[in-house]
Amino acid sequence: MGIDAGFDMVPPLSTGVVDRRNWGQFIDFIKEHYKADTQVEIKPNYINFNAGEHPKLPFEGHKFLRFSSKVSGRIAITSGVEHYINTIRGLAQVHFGSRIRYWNEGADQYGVYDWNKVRESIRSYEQPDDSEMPTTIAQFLNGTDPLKELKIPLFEIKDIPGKGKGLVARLNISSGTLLLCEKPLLRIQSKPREELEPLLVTKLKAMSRASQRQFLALHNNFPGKYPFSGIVKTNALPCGSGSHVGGVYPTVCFINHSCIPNAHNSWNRSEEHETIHAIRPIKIGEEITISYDHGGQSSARQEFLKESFGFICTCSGCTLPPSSLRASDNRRTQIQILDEAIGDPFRMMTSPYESLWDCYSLLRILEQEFDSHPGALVARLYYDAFQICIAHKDQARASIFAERAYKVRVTCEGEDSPDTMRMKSLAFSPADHSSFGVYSNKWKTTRESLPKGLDTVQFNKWLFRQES
Ligand SMILES: C[S@@+](CC[C@H](N)C(=O)[O-])C[C@H]1O[C@@H](n2cnc3c(N)ncnc32)[C@H](O)[C@@H]1O
Repeated sequence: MGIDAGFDMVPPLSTGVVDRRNWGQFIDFIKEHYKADTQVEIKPNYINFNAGEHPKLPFEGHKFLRFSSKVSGRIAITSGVEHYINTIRGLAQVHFGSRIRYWNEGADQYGVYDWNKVRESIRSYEQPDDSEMPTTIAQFLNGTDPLKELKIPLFEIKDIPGKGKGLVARLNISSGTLLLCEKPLLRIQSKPREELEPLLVTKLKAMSRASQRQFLALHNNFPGKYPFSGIVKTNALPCGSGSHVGGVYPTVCFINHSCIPNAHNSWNRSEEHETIHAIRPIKIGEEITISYDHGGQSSARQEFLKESFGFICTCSGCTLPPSSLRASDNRRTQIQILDEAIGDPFRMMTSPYESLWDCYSLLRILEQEFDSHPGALVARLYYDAFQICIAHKDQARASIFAERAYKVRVTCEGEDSPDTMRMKSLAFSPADHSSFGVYSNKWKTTRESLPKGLDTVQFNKWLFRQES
């Protein structure tokens, strides 16, 4: 008879955009992880593990119910199937959390699904579904299929009370959707306005008529002696975090600011374009917003926006009732304090447990402040946690943190962003980071030393070293 063990996906994934994308990322991760393993075969429609009873992972995630095999008996033991099950289960938990249910008949644990249903699902791996073109608008509105196949514009430019024009969603949009990707009309180094103006005149003369018209159609909060630099000051977005070069765009520059944005703007330095991705689900009719500021309490944000862009912010975060605004300001202060503490290299070296604990606290506060969708701030936080771990040679946790940073970056910036790609490569090879072991060996682990049999809460406790 033998003993079976494995894990189930409960509930099964849907055919919706988000589940498909998550499963696609998971499959890419597995392919990369096992690319040098001769027991792992990539078939046209699934990955086959030539161990035990040859468990499989399909490319269509909604078909997947179970990954399992007999783990007793000579073949199972010599082929190392249990090791595959444990490793893949750990990686699946990172992607799908508590949806992954581990079971082992040796410990009197059993899978959720009936074996007949499981066998039927595995048979269906061979037959890819027909491409599912939705037949009703309702399906699009529910976000069940890739919107880009339809070529329906995701937004329109409309008047927004009190803010001039802005972008408004024409459909329900899921988190991670690329809303816009644009090359700048012009790029220019930040300078005093009197120096900027003649440079802009030269640049404008060199532009096509159509581009000139697009530039001149943009809003100007600083009219007067230097009209062109007024347009730049109102609209330019830095080409990369902290850059002194700003880009001006024909459509991106119609996106208004919010201190609790639903989209993220990112300069892709390889492609030299700006991308805008939804960082939370956006409802039909909702305004699409990005953040122009660097955070901080509401008064500091207002001052920065007035000084840098010439407006008083009326976003939902700044117009909260007084008691909610005070609570938000307190969280923002905490965010700044924790951010500074985490970035302190001496503390990272001498008190890494405390630094990692601060990462965990910051994660919780960011989730509260940004309604569970803190966007790229969390990618930075995971990268900080990565650096703490790798500086003390903990490759197992560093790899998980890099993978989490990678997943957030995919949502905020897309797969082709250089920062996303760097996180992906660090997830596979954390020891390639220049800080590997620079502080100590005291947390030394290998990338494979992941704990077994933990649920999501226990896994996070292990990850942030909060077990004791
Ligand atoms: C880059 S433009 C955005 C598009 C602009 N609304 C338009 O009509 O062209 C920035 C300007 O939009 C307005 N704006 C953007 N976000 C705002 C906000 N949160 N509150 C008030 N006004 C805002 C301000 O006038 C700001 O200077």
